[in-house]
Amino acid sequence: MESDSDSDGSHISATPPRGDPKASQAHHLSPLKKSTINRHGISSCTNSISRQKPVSSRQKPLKTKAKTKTKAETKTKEPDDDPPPRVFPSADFSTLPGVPIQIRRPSDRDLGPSASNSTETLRQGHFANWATFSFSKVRRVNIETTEEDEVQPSLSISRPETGNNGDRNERGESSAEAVPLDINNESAHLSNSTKPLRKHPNSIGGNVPLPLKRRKCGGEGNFVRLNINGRGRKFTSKGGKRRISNYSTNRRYCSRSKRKPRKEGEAEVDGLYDEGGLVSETLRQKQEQCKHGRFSYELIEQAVSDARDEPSDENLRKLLKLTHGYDSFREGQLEAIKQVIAGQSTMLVLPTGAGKSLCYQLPALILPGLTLVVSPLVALMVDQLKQLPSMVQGALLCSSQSSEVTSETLQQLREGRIKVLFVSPERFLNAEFVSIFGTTLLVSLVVVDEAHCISEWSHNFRPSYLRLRASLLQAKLSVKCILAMTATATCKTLHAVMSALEIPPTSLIQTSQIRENLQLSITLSGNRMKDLMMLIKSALLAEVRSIIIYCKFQSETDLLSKHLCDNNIFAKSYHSGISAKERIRTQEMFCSNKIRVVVATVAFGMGLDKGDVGAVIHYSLPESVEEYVQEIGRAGRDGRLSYCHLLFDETTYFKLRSLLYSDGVDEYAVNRFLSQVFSSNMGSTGKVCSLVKESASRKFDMKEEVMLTLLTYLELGEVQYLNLLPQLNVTCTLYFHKTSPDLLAVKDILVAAILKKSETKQGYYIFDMPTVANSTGMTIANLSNHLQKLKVRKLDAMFNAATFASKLCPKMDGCSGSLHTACLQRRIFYYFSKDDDRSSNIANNMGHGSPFLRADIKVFLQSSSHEKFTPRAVARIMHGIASPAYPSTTWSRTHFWGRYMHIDFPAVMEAAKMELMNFVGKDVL
Ligand SMILES: Nc1ncnc2c1ncn2[C@@H]1O[C@H](COP(=O)(O)OP(=O)(O)OP(=O)(O)O)[C@@H](O)[C@H]1O
Repeated sequence: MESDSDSDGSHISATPPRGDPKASQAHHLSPLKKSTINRHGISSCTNSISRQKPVSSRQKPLKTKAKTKTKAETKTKEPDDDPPPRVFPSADFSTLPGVPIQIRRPSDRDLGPSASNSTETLRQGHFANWATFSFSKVRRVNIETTEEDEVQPSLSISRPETGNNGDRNERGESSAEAVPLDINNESAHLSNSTKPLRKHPNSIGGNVPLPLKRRKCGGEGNFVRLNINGRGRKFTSKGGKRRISNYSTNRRYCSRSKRKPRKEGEAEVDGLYDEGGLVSETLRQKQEQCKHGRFSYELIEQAVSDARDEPSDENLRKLLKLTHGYDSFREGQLEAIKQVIAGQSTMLVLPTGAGKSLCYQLPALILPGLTLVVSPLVALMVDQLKQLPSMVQGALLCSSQSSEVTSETLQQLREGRIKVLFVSPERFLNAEFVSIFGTTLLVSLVVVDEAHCISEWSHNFRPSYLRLRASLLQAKLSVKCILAMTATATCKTLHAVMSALEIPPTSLIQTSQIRENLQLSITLSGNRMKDLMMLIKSALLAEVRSIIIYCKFQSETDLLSKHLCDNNIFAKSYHSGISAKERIRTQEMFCSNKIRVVVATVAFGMGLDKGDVGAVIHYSLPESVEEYVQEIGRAGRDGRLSYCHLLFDETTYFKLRSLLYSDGVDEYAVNRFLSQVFSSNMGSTGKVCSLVKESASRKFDMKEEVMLTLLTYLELGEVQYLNLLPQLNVTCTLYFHKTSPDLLAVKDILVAAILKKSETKQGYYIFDMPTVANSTGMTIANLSNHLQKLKVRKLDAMFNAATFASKLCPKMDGCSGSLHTACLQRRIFYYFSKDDDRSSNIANNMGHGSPFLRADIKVFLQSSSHEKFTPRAVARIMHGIASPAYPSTTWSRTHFWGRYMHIDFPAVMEAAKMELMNFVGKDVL
């Protein structure tokens, strides 16, 4: 999704105008509520399911109309082998559902630790990077369905927190840049096949058969290959996802902090953004500032203490000068800061670039506890993190971080070493995260950035923002003070936000939406291309060095930029169809004035802090006034006179209207979706269930965001019907070598359950993780761990037996010296009588990490940049193991060959994966 605010602080400007100064003119909707239409997720929900009580079988079906703007993105991830299973990334999954949403029916209403932990652990573990939503049913609902309301029991929704930018491709689909959905085609097919609604009394309960066929297949073996979610096996950063590992700003009060040796995760940070250079450079500059003592920490500490004791204008101004170097506050800032320090929840509406961040940065220094900033996009978090003053220790948590980095950040958090933490709203689904606050950690302030996302009436509604209600925040974080910030909000939106966050009307601070240094002009154009060229070549813009041209369609941006280049105006296009690497490059070139014009869709501009953009030209009508205000706000952030010209024509207007109308969801589709969610096949209360997003999206002809919105309402409405769980990918494939699976099943209850619950296809066993977890009573995390362990269990058993004999044997029953007949016989007996677990706890000496591993892998990848690697291929080379594509004759020549044999193979794979992800845009298999 796009960011929405990026206007500016008109009010400042000691700088002379670029042109002639004279020229300067400058409710919470329950899932089942009565109807009203907005343009996002759910427009109206007229239906008959009571919010107060579960609906009885006699009640009418759900009726819901919905519209949406999808901002979705999927993540893919390669999995991993037993007697053992091995990751098998190349099965044919064409007929399988892809990434799932999970559903769980818990017995309690809260996020069950097991549920959340399980999914979180999985995400951070071997199968990291898979994205799913999960939820659990709390109560039963009866709604109507049709007989064809059957889908695979898994569906997943992309993570909205990363880079989906909301622009439109040639078909007019709003972004969903990384989601390989062909909704148009599929929906056409589906709508043809839909039958008239047939009423079933109590149909939720049992009309939806599982379509999974169980075919038995003779296993071949003693070796099992395992693949989780085969569809996503391609390990790539294509599609514009930015993967963030971790970075935190400098230690608080750097002069005092010891420079800790960089850990792997920290190295990753720089690596990641070094490609774009957007963040690391800033962080480095801050480190330099600290090193050279530009800040006087004693003075700052004194000023902080003074402001804490007496938050007067003077004390706050003094602190501002010391921490930020500014002489005065901008309009609205001081008032907002004072309110927040006083513990008063505040709604702050300032234009883009007006300095909203300062309104939590200063309080963060003064307030005793943590300042938690909730932000809709990772890219925004990155931007805000880099803007934190050096003396404020900040960090971010996002799902694309490795488990190592996440754990480290959580640890720092527990220890109170982080002052400002940036998270996505989805983070509140994570029980481990939430549990930190229940105990010792004090949260002084929650900042809801881009707060308009809470409202269905805003231009950027985000379902996960519904989680940000005062009551929930208070219950989970015990926080008293909330600061909601936005640049663009209508009255209706403001009302919705303030009531959700329980901010009293008296605590609204709002300034004008448009800065005075922006000169606005409009042309109704019969030939936009011609008019645009005239405008750019006009005297008015001749001197303007940096120009942004906004288009509605990706193809337009490519066409225009080419045309401009043909006319000797150096321009580049920017939209979500372009690789992330290329987009970062374009932004960099623009910021360093190497290109004059960026021709972009709405995807461009979020977090752009280029002060001297002299003109913003709209080549098409923006989809809302909010969008217009936000986009023109990217001009003249330096306070100088800047030009904003809108070219519009009726044809585009009509086309956009059609697209927006077509971007809705029918009540019938919502009804079918809910029927599926509440079908008995989705498991009973307390069980995790899953829905595969791609197939459900096609089946219900519904965009992922709409499905997520519905699920969120079902959780957060007045009646809680389910618990959403963190995202998880659940489809898993096993292949058995040598030993018959049935024989293995006798030894292992998990294998037995898998055989029962799998669909077999050409010898592969394909199953849904939650289904197997539910049937065995395991958590998904345990299931995942168990599957991984199966891979090396036999080897480990042999190692354990040998280690026990050589090191631990009490030398009884004839064992002495190196003679261990008796103890080995006993071990072998236990092993074959299935009780081999007793020796499984013997620690081996495999290392799990090395400070140089990531750096070496990085160097290796750079030195072999012409090759395509998988994490496993890199790990093999690091372990000195040849494979058909990487024979030892060639690859043993690299000095990295076998260098990390002592480090556990999965740990090397994980490190390789992280480094490969840094090759954004590179096609990594
Ligand atoms: N009092 C001030 N005096 C001078 N500059 C300031 C002041 N407050 C903030 N700024 C600067 O203004 C710029 C914009 O600030 P900031 O990014 O916080 O704006 P914002 O309102 O959050 O914008 P956006 O909506 O784009 O996120 C930053 O470079 C910041 O350092």
